[in-house]
Amino acid sequence: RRDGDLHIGGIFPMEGEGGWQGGQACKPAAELALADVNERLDLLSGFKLYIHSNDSKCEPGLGASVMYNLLYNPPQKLLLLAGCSTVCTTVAEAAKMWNLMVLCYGASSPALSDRARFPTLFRTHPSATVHNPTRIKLMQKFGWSRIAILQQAEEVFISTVEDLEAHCKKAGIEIVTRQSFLSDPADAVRNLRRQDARVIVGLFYVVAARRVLCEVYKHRLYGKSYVWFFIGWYEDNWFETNLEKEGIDCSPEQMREAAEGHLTTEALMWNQNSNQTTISGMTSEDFRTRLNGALREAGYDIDGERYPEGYQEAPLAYDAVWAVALAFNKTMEKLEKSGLSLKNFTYTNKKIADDIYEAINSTSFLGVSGLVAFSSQGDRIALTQIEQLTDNHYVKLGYYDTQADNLTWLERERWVGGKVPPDRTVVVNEL
Ligand SMILES: CC1(C)CO[C@@H](CC(=O)O)CN1
Repeated sequence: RRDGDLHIGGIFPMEGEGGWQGGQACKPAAELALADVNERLDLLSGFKLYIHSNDSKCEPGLGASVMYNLLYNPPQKLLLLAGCSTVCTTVAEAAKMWNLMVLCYGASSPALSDRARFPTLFRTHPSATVHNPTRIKLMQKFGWSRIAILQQAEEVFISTVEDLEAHCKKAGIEIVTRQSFLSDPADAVRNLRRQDARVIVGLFYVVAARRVLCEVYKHRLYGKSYVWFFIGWYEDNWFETNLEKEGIDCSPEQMREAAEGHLTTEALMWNQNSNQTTISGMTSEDFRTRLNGALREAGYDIDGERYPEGYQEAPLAYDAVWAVALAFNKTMEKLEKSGLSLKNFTYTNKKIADDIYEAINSTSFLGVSGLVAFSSQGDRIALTQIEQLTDNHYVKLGYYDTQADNLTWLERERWVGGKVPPDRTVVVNEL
């Protein structure tokens, strides 16, 4: 009989000022998964899994000190869960010294796809580069081979654009201009007009997105001759809220007019087939019901639409705990053959660490966030969703499976001018 306890560290961004405080919904989701896996008799039989959590505030320094506290205080931890990209970068870079796997449920930075720097990192949150093959697929579908890029000068967008440029080169798509700005996009937007940009990929956080949209309105870079690609994980009415507070000198009507018709891409984080039973026995909608219950108990006014940060990513945290439990289960079965168990793990035991790595690396199960599997660099393999803003609300246009190069298209797109906007000025020769 195997008996005992297995312990992992959980680093959640909860109460910080900046960055992503997604631990607010992701910690409750991870705790739901912990209860579920501990209830399963066919998993980790005889062992109970524990998560020891602390708040990183999405600050790398605090995240590092939380990690050291977890590692230097008993009981010994077998693995670390982490959230934000900045914290995950710091924790994953150090964790290899303790032979610890790091599983990130909230890190989107492309820089993390680097086995040299992060040999033990896996993430159930897809990299921001997951949008790029989808963007290329849409450009090919609509015949756009001349595009422009407008980005905020932030690390995540800089590395995403580098990946996009590589995809464009491979696909023979010309980038006529790449404009970037720190916080005021006025000059960058003006330069787009000067370069006659028509199909523009925009990469910025939501506050910068509102500033961009108002400049787009002023420079009339919208309507039947333009196509904008925005990021899809802003809140649905992002373009008409906080205008006063953020000093946007466009009215909600002007913002809506400029936003009409834009496309968005985002990684799917909730399994779309809502009546498909996942490994936990729940469908993704069952999960939503249980998560909402847990969040109400934690004091969030879910029925008043007062969602905590990280709600969108909660399935990624839930599935991360399942991935850990399944990998530990697989590792224990392997270790038993040589009379060992995970209780033999120590921070200097590379052999058992390699077994855990192998087990995570070969993960493949249907979770509430969809199929959970990792690339050789530990990146989440995910589907993307394409939407278009039509009459002030987002319409699902389709989904893209990059691995299978399969675009599911719903034929719902609508263009302001009634036809697909061209990617350049079309000169009509007089007959
Ligand atoms: C989709 C988003 C909001 C991207 O940033 C992630 C946080 C991070 O990468 O630090 C969380 N999920």
